[in-house]
Amino acid sequence: MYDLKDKVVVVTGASNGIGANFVREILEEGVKHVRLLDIDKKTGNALQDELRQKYGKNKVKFVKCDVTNDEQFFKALEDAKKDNGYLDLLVNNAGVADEGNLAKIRKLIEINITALINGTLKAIELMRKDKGGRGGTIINVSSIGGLIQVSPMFTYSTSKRAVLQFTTCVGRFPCENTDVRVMAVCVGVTETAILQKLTCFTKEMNVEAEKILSGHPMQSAKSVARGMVEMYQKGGPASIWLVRADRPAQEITAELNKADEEMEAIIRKID
Ligand SMILES: NC(=O)c1ccc[n+]([C@@H]2O[C@H](COP(=O)([O-])OP(=O)(O)OC[C@H]3O[C@@H](n4cnc5c(N)ncnc54)[C@H](O)[C@@H]3O)[C@@H](O)[C@H]2O)c1
Ligand SMILES: CCCCC/C=C\C=C\[C@H](O)C/C=C\C/C=C\CCCC(=O)O
Repeated sequence: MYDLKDKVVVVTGASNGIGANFVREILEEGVKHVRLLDIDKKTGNALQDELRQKYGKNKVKFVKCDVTNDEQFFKALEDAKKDNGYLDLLVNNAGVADEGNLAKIRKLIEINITALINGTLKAIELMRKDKGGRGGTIINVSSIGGLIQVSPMFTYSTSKRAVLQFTTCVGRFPCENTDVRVMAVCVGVTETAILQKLTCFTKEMNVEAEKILSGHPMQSAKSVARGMVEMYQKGGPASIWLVRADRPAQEITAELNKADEEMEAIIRKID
């Protein structure tokens, strides 16, 4: 069982929604320091000030950081380690669901996939035991939309499937020397601003997306944050977790591995 007490944590997309709720949960768990990265400076600073009142000045720091800017993102990770001696946990949570035109699709891919991969690789470098770190954990935020095919949100769904594939592949790579766990969480529909901001590629797709969404249970961001604490405590390398409908986190690694084996069997059969 892993313990969050005295850990140094970086959370991306921490100003709002699931990220902000996760920050609140882990402060209650006794982390040493949490660094909030986001492009939303106003809300991030307000959250920092509120949390400093409650937990003390050194516990929380907001840094304006666009995760698609490698220079900014890597510096923020390096600074978190430099200022606190080590880095224990990175949560790649920043994400968007806005795919209304080609430029937005490109941006979505940069935020949801490229930055998440780059951040993971940089954090492994800073955490790895065989290079002066003390091991650590990376939690990548995926979605139920990465498990199922959400046609009207084809880029979002693709991006969240990519998060799962990347996490499984990189997380399975032997980590004896690094002592870094990489895991992912598939989040069900959750009441946050992303739902208001989402746009699909066509109006028809928007209508279809609304229909799909309205037929599914909506959970609170606090439930997701709680579930992410549970997966931090219990998860193994490359483990995949599901948090939906306000239920406790449920590990689904075995089910996904079984689906993978079935896919391999199909390929062998065709050979
Ligand atoms: N809300 C849901 O239904 C739901 C379901 C499944 C997965 N998710 C995932 O959860 C994560 C958090 O989303 P949320 O629901 O809390 O939405 P949100 O919009 O409330 O929060 C997302 C945060 O990411 C930040 N962000 C966006 N682009 C950024 C960038 N380039 N650099 C740094 N920060 C950036 C935003 O400013 C915002 O604070 C996302 O990855 C999302 O895909 C959400
Ligand atoms: C179909 C449109 C979904 C729009 C969602 C917008 C933002 C983020 C959403 C989440 O990541 C969820 C993504 C897809 C939801 C699709 C099906 C919901 C199934 C939910 C459930 O069974 O719990």
